[in-house]
Amino acid sequence: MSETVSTASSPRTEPLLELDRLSVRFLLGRRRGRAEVRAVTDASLTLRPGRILALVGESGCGKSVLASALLGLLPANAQVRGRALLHRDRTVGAEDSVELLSAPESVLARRVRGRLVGLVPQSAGTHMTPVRTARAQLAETIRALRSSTDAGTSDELAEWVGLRPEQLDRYPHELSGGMAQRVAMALALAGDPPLLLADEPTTGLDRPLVDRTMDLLGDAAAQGRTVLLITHDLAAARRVATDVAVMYASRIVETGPAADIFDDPWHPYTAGLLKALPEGGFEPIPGHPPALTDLERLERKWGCVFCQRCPDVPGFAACTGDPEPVHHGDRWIAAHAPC
Ligand SMILES: Nc1ncnc2c1ncn2[C@@H]1O[C@H](COP(=O)(O)OP(=O)(O)OP(=O)(O)O)[C@@H](O)[C@H]1O
Ligand code: NI
Repeated sequence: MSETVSTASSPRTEPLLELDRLSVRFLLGRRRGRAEVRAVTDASLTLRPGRILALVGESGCGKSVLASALLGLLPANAQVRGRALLHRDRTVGAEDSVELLSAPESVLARRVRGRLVGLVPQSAGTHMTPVRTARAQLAETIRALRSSTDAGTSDELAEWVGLRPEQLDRYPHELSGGMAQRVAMALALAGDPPLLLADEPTTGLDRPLVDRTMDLLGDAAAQGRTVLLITHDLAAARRVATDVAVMYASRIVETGPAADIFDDPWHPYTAGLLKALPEGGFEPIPGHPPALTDLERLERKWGCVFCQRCPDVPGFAACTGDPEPVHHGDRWIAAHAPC
């Protein structure tokens, strides 16, 4: 193994992306006193080259909104706070960083999207123009991004993602789900970005294709890229993630090295998610997450808003909770009052 690869996968490599208390609210309606959706609350995360951070949590907890915030793709009714510092190239110096949340659209469009951050979307096929072949779309993307990249030609990228060159000559409707996913990966890599955001990249794929997509993300990380993998498929995350962040009702409740979190979850919500897996006994967490419009009131009332579901997690010892966040080595767990 080369020096570069072993350094790249070390947990101590300099961060590529640092999120500091990223919050997103959506304002509903026009009048004063209007309701707010708290979609992301105080999310702090560190992502490092060569590593894959899986952001996991139930549907609607705020994962995609967090990713959209990083790309400046939130709708007009969104209010964003916090910082998301992307260090483009540590060798150039600290000033060569972009604060993604305050960057103007011109910077996001010209320098960030595609060039610094590649997006692997949820439904690969629907992100392509139906009337042009995959090759035409890939070639166009490479042309648009090339001035600042050494990314390979369409054929080289196709080969890297495991497509035969002739498969690139198909129209999107002629691609299977797995092939479309590979084209999407090639498109995301066309600008040779150091950071890949993959938002539910395996939706609709069967397990072997899920595994292959995960392995591609693993290969991208082995090349030194940083990957943020958004998924509610914990089995997929387990396959490749080096780090995990667990999100519940807009907040990150636990982060740490993947092996530690899967072996010994600290937050009762993480434990509940693992119990819902086949190997955990297929016991879903009872109840539903709270409405995101009601979080402020519930947090005042309960402290940790998972509290209402917590004692019911079958087979899970009663939550001993810690009213303060706990930081231990690379692991972190949010405060959650005993319940
Ligand atoms: N423009 C908007 N206005 C109001 N609420 C919104 C808006 N966009 C998203 N939301 C809400 O933000 C919350 C978080 O949504 P998000 O798409 O991030 O969830 P998710 O964790 O990615 O779920 P899934 O796993 O289903 O993709 C949801 O409750 C959603 O309804
Ligand atoms: Ni989502």
